[in-house]
Amino acid sequence: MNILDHIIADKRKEVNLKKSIIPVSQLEQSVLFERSTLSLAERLKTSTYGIVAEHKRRSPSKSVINHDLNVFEVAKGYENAGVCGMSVLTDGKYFGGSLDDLLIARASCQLPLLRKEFIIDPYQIIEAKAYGADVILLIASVLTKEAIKQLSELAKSLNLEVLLEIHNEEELQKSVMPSLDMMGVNNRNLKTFEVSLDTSKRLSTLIPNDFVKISESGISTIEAIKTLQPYGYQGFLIGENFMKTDHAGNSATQFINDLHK
Ligand SMILES: O=C(O)c1ccccc1NCC(=O)[C@H](O)[C@H](O)COP(=O)(O)O
Repeated sequence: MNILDHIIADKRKEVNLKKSIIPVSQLEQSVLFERSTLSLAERLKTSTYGIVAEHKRRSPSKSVINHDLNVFEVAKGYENAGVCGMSVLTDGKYFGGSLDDLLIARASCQLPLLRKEFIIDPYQIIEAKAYGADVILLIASVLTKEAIKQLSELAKSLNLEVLLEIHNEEELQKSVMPSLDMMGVNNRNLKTFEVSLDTSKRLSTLIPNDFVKISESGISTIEAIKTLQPYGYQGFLIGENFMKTDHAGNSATQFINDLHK
C-alpha cells in the first residue's frame, strides 16, 4: 500500500464515524451553509500571478513543516499579501489540520477558501460548505469517473467550485466533465513524493481551455512560476515554501513583490 492508499483507508473510517455522530441535517443548519460563496476561478483568471497559498502544518513527504503558526494570522497575512485564495488542509492524521482551521480561516479573511481534503463521500462536501469553504478538491487518482461526476455535481449544486487534481494523462482523460471549474496538476508524485515541474509542462497542452489551470506542489521560486506561466497556468498552489517560515504572510508578500519586479 502507498501513502494515498493509507490516507484513503483511514478517511473511510473517519467519515463513517463522523456520519454516525453529526448528521447531514445538523451540518445544513450551520449559518455558513447559506452564505454566498466566492469564486477562486474568477480571481485567478484576472490575476497577473495567481497565487493560492496553503495552510499546512505537516505532510507525509516533509513531516513537520510548522506547528507554531496560528491560522488566524496566516489567513490575514495571506490576504494582505494579495494572494488569490487560501488552501486549508483539514486532514488531521497526516497533515495536522482540522475543520476548525477552515472555520478560523473563514472568520479571518475574505479570500476564497479551498478545503484541501481527501474527499471520497458526499458528506465531506456538505461539511466543506458548513465550515465556510468556497472550493473543494477532488483527487482523480482515488475516485472513479462516476464518483467524480456525483461529487462535483453535488458541489456545484451548493455553489462550491471544484478543483480536480490530476497527475497523469489517464487521470485527465477520465475526468473531463462540465461540473469542474479548475484542473490542478500535482507536480508531486504522491506514491514516491518526487517533485517535477515537468509534470505540469507535459499535461498543460492536454487540458481543455475551459478549465483554469493550476500547478500544484514543489513551487518555491519566482523562476518556477515564470517558467510555468507560458504553459497556460493561471494559478500556483504553494504550501511549504510559505509555511516553513516564521511568518507565512510576510513570506507570501515578499514572494509576490519579487514576482512583480
Ligand atoms: O505534501 C505531501 O507530502 C502530500 C502527500 C500525500 C498527499 C498529498 C500531499 N500534499 C498535498 C498537496 O497537494 C500539497 O500540500 C500542495 O500542493 C502544496 O504543496 P507544497 O507547496 O509542496 O507544500
